[in-house]
Amino acid sequence: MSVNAIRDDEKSVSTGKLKTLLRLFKYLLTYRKEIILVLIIMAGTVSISLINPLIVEYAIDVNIANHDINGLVRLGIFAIILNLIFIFLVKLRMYIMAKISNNVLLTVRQELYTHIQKLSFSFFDSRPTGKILARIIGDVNSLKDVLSNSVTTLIPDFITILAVVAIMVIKDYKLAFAAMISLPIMIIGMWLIQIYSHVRWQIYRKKNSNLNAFIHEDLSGMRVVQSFTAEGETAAAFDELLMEHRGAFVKAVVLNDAFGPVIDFCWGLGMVSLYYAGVKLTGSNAVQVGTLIAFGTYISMFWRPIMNLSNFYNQMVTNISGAERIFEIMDTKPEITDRDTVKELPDIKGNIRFEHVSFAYDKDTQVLKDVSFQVKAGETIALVGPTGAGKTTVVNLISRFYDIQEGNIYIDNYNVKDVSIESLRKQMGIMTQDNFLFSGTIKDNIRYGKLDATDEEIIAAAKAVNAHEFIIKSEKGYDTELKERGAGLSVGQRQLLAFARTMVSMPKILILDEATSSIDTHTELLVQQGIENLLKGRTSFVIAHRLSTIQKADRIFVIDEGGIKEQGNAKELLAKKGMYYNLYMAQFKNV
Ligand SMILES: Nc1ncnc2c1ncn2[C@@H]1O[C@H](COP(=O)(O)OP(=O)(O)OP(=O)(O)O)[C@@H](O)[C@H]1O
Repeated sequence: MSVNAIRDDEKSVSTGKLKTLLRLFKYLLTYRKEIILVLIIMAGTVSISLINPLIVEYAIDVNIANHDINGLVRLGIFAIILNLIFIFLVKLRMYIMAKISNNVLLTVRQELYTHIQKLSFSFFDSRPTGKILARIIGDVNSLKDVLSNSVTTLIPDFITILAVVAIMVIKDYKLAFAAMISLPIMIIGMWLIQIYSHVRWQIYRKKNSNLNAFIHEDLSGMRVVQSFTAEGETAAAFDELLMEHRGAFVKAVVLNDAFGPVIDFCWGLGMVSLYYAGVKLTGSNAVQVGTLIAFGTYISMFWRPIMNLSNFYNQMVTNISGAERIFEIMDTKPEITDRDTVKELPDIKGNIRFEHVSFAYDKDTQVLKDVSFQVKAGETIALVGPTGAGKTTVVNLISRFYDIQEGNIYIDNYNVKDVSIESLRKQMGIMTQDNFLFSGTIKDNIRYGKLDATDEEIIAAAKAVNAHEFIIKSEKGYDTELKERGAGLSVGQRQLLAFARTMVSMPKILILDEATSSIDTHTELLVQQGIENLLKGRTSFVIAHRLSTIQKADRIFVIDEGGIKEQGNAKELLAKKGMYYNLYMAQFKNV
């Protein structure tokens, strides 16, 4: 998957506007009953608005022409009641539609989020988080108007146009023709505008995404920004992105604004040609004045829905790129998936075997080359080696966060590709240096390791890793609320909580990736004992740059240049005076 940087525009997706629109409208099908109700309501409102000109026509040509005042008053009362019903129906329709479109947005957002959670690490490696956020929030929001107007505008206005055309043609086909003469100009004009408009709105959404990504990264790294006093530089970069964003918006909006004048022009032209034809025909007594006035109303009734439809069309062109971006993610297949024939991995002992494993994140750079090793259940393996050697990669492959290109990985003789990902990862406990804590209570965060853990299990886990002491000293003990990412706790305390979270999950295979590197010496003593409790009875992989932390490991693998260069326990490797010895001496010569 190619990598997209913050300032690089994402690639445009071209699935076809109609296809995207139909896919979006499919979500509305769940609300068939409500939509039918809305359409019935709208049929009522459309009928009332169609009757109004007839009332006026009747009043002029019959009541007023015959001086029938009583008839005129009765007609007036009838018109008032009819229009009160009209107002009520319009409000009811708006309420139902708002409910439907909000529910659809909720469903789209849920589906998108659930799908994103299933995507592989490679997906997240390939794009900034802010750009993913832009799709879940901004792009989904942009669909709101398209959805609600699709029912309230598309269908009823279309029906209104057909009905008005039918009435006009029946009443007087010559006047009808004159009223609609400018229609082809409008259709061609709008079609031309939308071609460019769609591209411009696509660019705008991408610029919006870039801006989001920048803000997200900048806020996440605010401590670094401030400590390097780089506020000026980031503000300048932000301004630049902001200008690009604004420029893209202005360019897109300018084209959108062209829609209105095209319609106005065509409407005006229709009006002129109607009256011109009308005057000619009334002169020849071929048409009555009332009919001509009614036609004047019908022409508005004909062009107003066209105006609405063109606004909807405009809105659709504006926002369809949001839908395209959402569906693009929904159509992204997770690279790591369960095969059709997968089995559940039963409770494992924890034996691990790598057989001629080769792996590359991307085609050009091979990270592991033909790596083979075996680890017995309960063994503690330390992985050491220069930075970038591939230690984290080895442990990522055990949890199948990436798929290997060659070779096989077995856990208790089960190939990791033959078992379900969930059953595999459930038996793993992974701790990294960045132990992400969520907002919520301390208890919630520990329970994340095992969602059905009882309070007793949580406390036992915290005690086992020496986290209990500091927790009960916190303001509300286990119920203390944590801030985002555990801000407000010391680094050591965060690590202890993460240990407790892993402990409660009782994993058979434990991975500690630089998990203790940021702990101070005092906390390290506390944690060391916790770790030993954690390691007991489990197969463990410990990655540590500080060699003092891995002296008790059963075996140490020295990883370099894509393979295991040395292995053995600390004593054996020191005696060998090879790579490990050199690493060790480099670390301890100044101690
Ligand atoms: N997500 C990724 N996409 C592409 N390349 C990656 C990715 N993660 C790591 N690499 C590359 O793979 C190589 C091995 O990385 P890895 O993280 O396994 O090293 P490491 O030995 O754990 O390093 P360190 O000790 O610094 O944590 C490095 O060259 C790194 O640049």
